[in-house]
Amino acid sequence: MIYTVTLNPSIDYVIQLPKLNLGEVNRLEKSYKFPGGKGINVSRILRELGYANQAWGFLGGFTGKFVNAQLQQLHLNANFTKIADDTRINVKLKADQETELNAAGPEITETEKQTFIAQFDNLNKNDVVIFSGSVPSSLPETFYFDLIQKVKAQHAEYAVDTAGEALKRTLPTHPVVVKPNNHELADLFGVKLANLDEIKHYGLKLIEMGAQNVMISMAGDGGMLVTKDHCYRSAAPKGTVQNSVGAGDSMLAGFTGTFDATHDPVESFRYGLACGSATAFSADIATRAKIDELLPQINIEEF
Ligand SMILES: Nc1ncnc2c1ncn2[C@@H]1O[C@H](COP(=O)(O)OP(=O)(O)O)[C@@H](O)[C@H]1O
Ligand SMILES: O=P(O)(O)OC[C@H]1O[C@](O)(COP(=O)(O)O)[C@@H](O)[C@@H]1O
Repeated sequence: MIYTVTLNPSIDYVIQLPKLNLGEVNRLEKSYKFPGGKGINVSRILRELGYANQAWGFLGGFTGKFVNAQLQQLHLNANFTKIADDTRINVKLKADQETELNAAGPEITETEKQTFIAQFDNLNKNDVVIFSGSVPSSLPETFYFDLIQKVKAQHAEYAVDTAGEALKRTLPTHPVVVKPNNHELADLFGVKLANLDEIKHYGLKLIEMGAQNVMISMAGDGGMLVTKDHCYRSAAPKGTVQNSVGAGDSMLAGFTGTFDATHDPVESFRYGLACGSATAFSADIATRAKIDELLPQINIEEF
């Protein structure tokens, strides 16, 4: 079974207007509310691909109720720990540019934290845990690292999609895959990445630091997969971008679900790329039909 962990879910409030005028009253053209948070998006794609999974994390307050109801409507298998505080609202602004405003997240009490941690005692060696997204500011920065010790104690596998120190700390524990985007990779080393050779160089550094596979997403420029012995690269298929929120999560879901089933890194990368672009070309998270349409257009080359 695959478990996704979203410590900091959200309502993604997507608002659309032709142009944002700061300091003035702006009227929205359209607005939507989606259940958000990286692990939730991963679970939605895993479900589309037919991989059994359960979504874990913290949900609470009126916003948490909305997210829970939406997950039920989507028939997502979820087992979130109930918290007293409100789940956050993230604003995704689509005007002449895409701007994201992600909140810090709710207060999580010690009892709520312990209830959540107890779930990890029931994992077994056939399970995979996907840790995705930010850690709410009320939890320690070491939280992912601490949870990984629990996963390792049960001999289960795990993947990590987070940034900065939280990501760095998990690398020596040998996650099966990490998925920084090219900007997060650059920030991690305090550098600017000007070309694919430099991206490969820093991807290999993450391998040296302990990751088993490093999948670097590059939005409209496709992606790169760095393993111990190989590096693969693919451009993105052509299409009309509708909403790239969740593209990275979709990519991680495609890779991890396929890798768990096949242990084939290239096939997993192919699914990752198709899922990422399929979501970018959809208003919401991609459907299986959109993913299947893009799969034949993915061309992976050794780099
Ligand atoms: N504009 C786009 N056109 C085509 N594919 C895209 C686009 N944006 C994202 N993708 C696909 O989705 C993957 C993940 O997107 P990206 O934006 O890099 O991730 P993140 O959301 O984590 O920053 C990309 O590597 C690419 O394969
Ligand atoms: O936990 P973070 O890093 O604040 O990110 C949360 C946001 O990421 C998303 O999961 C989208 O992630 P990606 O666009 O990176 O795939 C949104 O649904 C959510 O608002």
